[in-house]
Amino acid sequence: MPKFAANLTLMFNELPFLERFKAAADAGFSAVEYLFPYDYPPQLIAEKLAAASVNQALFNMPPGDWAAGDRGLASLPERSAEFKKSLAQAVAYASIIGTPLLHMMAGLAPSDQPEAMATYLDNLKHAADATGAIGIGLVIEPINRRDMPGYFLNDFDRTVDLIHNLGHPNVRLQFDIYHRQIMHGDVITALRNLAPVIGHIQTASVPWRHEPTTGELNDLLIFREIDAIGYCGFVGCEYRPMAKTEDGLGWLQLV
Ligand SMILES: O=C(O)[C@@H](O)C(=O)CO
Ligand SMILES: [Mg+2]
Repeated sequence: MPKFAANLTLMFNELPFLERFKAAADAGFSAVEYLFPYDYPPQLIAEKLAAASVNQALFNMPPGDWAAGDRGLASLPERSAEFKKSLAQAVAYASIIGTPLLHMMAGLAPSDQPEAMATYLDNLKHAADATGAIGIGLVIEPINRRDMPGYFLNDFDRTVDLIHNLGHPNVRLQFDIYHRQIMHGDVITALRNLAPVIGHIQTASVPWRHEPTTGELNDLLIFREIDAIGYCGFVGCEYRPMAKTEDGLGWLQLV
């Protein structure tokens, strides 16, 4: 059975963010992830993790101005200086919170634009060096165009080619089953083929992004496959509960 991490950005929304750590632990999760910790002092988050005795699985680098529509900065040539500051902030938070992985969001830019690609590769290498220097892995995630129109990384094969071409030992793939199914399908074969490059996995039902086992995929078979490929990391539960979070956790008993 895979080890599951509660995604505290989407789950336990009945509670204020800082109370979600204990709620996840009480519900049986041994780890948590979330998009962004930057509204809170990192020491406070480290305290919440310790008090709840849960592991930190992953969080994202700052994405720019999310409310204004930013979805990362890494592919935006005119925002390189801001990207470097965001990397420094992520590294500072990661050093205090303690996380095995950071996710670097790419931003909204045409994926076939040479300038955007050159900027992205430069920033990716820079971020991989900086996170590697403190023992933290860097992951990048293809995201489907329906949820995030215009996102730079919008194709699994291209993302994997990019990781191979970069050849940096600290950059791996964030395989979000929900995005994979919407973009390409063929989830189990992709898990098998991409196992050597996968750094993190996330799950949600398709197409509604609710609890696993409530959508079009055979999630239980997929979880068995995750074990079969020898994946040892956490599987982030990046889903929007259909109702109260605890009331929807029955799927965990089926795994
Ligand atoms: O799948 C997603 O949307 C997330 O994993 C993320 O990091 C960006 O929203
Ligand atoms: Mg995801």
